[in-house]
Amino acid sequence: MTVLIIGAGALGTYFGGKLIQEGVPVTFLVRSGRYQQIQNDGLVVRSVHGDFRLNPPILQHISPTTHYDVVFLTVKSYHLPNLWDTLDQLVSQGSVIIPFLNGVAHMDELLTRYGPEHVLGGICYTEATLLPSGVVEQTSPMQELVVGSVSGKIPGVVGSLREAFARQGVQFTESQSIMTDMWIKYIFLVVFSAATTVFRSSIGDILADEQSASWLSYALEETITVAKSLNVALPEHVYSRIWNRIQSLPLSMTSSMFKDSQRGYPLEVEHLQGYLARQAWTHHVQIPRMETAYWALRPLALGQNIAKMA
Ligand SMILES: NC(=O)C1=CN([C@@H]2O[C@H](COP(=O)(O)OP(=O)(O)OC[C@H]3O[C@@H](n4cnc5c(N)ncnc54)[C@H](OP(=O)(O)O)[C@@H]3O)[C@@H](O)[C@H]2O)C=CC1
Ligand SMILES: CC(C)(CO)C(=O)C(=O)O
Repeated sequence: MTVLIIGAGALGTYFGGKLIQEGVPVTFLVRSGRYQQIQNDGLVVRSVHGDFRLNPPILQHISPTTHYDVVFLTVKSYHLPNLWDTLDQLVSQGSVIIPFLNGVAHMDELLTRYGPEHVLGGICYTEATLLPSGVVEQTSPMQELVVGSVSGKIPGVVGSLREAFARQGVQFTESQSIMTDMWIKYIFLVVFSAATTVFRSSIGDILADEQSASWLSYALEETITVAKSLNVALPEHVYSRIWNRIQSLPLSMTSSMFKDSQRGYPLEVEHLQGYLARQAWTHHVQIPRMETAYWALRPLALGQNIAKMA
C-alpha cells in the first residue's frame, strides 16, 4: 500500500507520521513554505501519545507516472479550489481519495467529479495544531478516524490502513453509513465551533451560563431541522445523542475554529456555517441563531494572514 498525503498540516503530519512508524510508504505533497520547514527540521510532532520526528519523502508536484493507492486529503476547505488539477491527475492514475476535512460540502463536489469508486468519506476526531514553527502539537487523547464508502464497497486497502493504525493506538472504524456519520459530526461541529468562536468561550463556560446553554441547544435543533429538510438519514434521538456528547466534552475544550481565530488564521466558515445557512435559505428553514452566528463569523473568515495562508 502506498499513501500520498496532501497537506502536511496538523492532521496530515500526525496521522501520516503514525503510518510511517508502521513502515507504510507515505509521501507528502506540500507547498514551498512547508517544504523548507520539513527539509530543515523534519516532520516534528509533540503529542500526548508521544513525540516523534521523521524525514519522509516530500514533493511539491506529483509525477505523472507515480501511482498511489490512497490519497489522504488533509487541507483546509478553502485550499480545495487550488487542488482540482492535482486530484484529477491522481484519480486518472487510479488513486482512491479519502478526505478528512470537517463538514460535508466537499463530498458533493468530490463524488460528482470522481464517483464513489475513487472517493471515500472520512471523519477525524482529534485536537492538533500546526504551529508557525512547523511543529505539530497534538493535545488530546482523542485520535480517531472513520472511513466508509457511499456505495457500500470498501476497497481492500482500507483494511491495511485499519491494521496499521490499530498497531499505533489510533481508533480506526469502517463505517457502513458514512454520510450519516459525517452529518452527525458536521451537526455537532457546526454548532460547537460557532458557539465557542462567537462567544470566545470554552464549552464548559458556555454550558455553565443558562442563557448561553439554551442558545446552544436551540442552535442544535435548528441545525438538525436543516439536515432533516435535506432528507439526510439521521438516527433516532439524534438531538439527545449530540447534546449528550456536547455535555460530556472536557469543560476546557474549544474548537479548532476558535483556536484558528485566536491566531488570526482563515476559518472554514463558508464550508461549515455558510453551507448550513445556504441550505436553510434554499429549503426555507428558519435558523435565527445559526444565521446570526454565520454573520458574526464572516468578518473573521479571511483571517489576518490571508496572503500567507491561502
Ligand atoms: N486539526 C484538527 O485537530 C482537526 C482538523 N480537522 C479538519 O481537517 C482539515 C485539515 O485541518 P488541519 O490539519 O488542522 O489544517 P492545517 O491548516 O494544519 O493544515 C493544512 C495544510 O494543508 C496545506 N496545503 C494547502 N494547500 C495545499 C496544496 N495545494 N498543496 C499541498 N499542501 C497544501 C497547508 O500548507 P501550508 O502550510 O503551506 O499553508 C497546510 O499545511 C480541516 O478541514 C479541519 O477542519 C478535523 C478534525 C480535527
Ligand atoms: C471538535 C474537534 C476537535 C474534533 O476533532 C474538531 O474537529 C474541531 O474542533 O475542528
